[in-house]
Amino acid sequence: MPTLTKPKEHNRERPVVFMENVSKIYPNGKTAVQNVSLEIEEGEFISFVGPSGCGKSTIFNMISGIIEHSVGKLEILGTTPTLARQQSTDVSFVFQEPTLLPWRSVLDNVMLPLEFRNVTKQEKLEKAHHVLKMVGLSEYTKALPRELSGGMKMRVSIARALVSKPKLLLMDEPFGALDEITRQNLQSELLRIWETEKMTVLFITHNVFEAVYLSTKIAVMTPSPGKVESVVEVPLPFPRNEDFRTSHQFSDIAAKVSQDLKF
Ligand SMILES: Nc1ncnc2c1ncn2[C@@H]1O[C@H](COP(=O)(O)OP(=O)(O)OP(=O)(O)O)[C@@H](O)[C@H]1O
Repeated sequence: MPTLTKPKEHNRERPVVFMENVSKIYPNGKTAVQNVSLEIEEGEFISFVGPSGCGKSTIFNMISGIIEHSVGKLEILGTTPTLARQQSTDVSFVFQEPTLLPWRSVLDNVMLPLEFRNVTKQEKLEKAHHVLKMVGLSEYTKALPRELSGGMKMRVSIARALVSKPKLLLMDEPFGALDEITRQNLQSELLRIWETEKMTVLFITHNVFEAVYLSTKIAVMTPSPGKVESVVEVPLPFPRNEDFRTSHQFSDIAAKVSQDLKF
């Protein structure tokens, strides 16, 4: 049974994500995910790689409390996914589509998650400006989404997810719609932010190279029914520069992941 547990000395009391023999059977009888057991520790960057339909989004939706798991035990930050979602801003999302409100400025889009929180206007502004600086968009606070490129919209979406300082960030193919150069730039920026913010990131991608570049570990998923086939470690230090993408270690790990995907 693959787990994502770090070596003993890094173990904390509670993993950020704890899944024990979790399955999801949809009301139509479809078993989308079967017997997944994962322990994800604080500060990990875990990618989920697998073909269409292997249950990646189902796992994310269970973790975020959007849908309930059918069987097994699932805890997020020591509580149920539903409570984690309802009672805190500890879990944030980024999707493939930036889903910005077109009539709101960049700044107002980023402040959205703070809208119904007990935060003063001044604090909201400070937090939003802070995260917009992190993603390199300080100059664009007043712009409307239609005035931005695809990469810039994704940066806004990332800033919006970061503004509540989440402990767990779920990213569902965030760079899938971007061109290769923008994608690589955003990957590097995401790693820089992950290193400074020290949050846990779960990242869905179809791209093996993206997974190797970004991750501490890769959960390789296979379909029918969806399960975690293996967990491939990427035991290489951060920061990872561009040379890493052309190194032998990089291609060896990518080859291992590709092999496991064919199971
Ligand atoms: N609401 C639902 N009811 C019934 N079956 C569903 C439902 N949602 C997803 N499925 C099925 O569950 C399986 C896993 O779907 P899921 O969307 O989790 O896969 P995925 O790996 O995220 O796919 P993709 O990479 O295409 O987004 C698929 O066979 C899908 O058809």
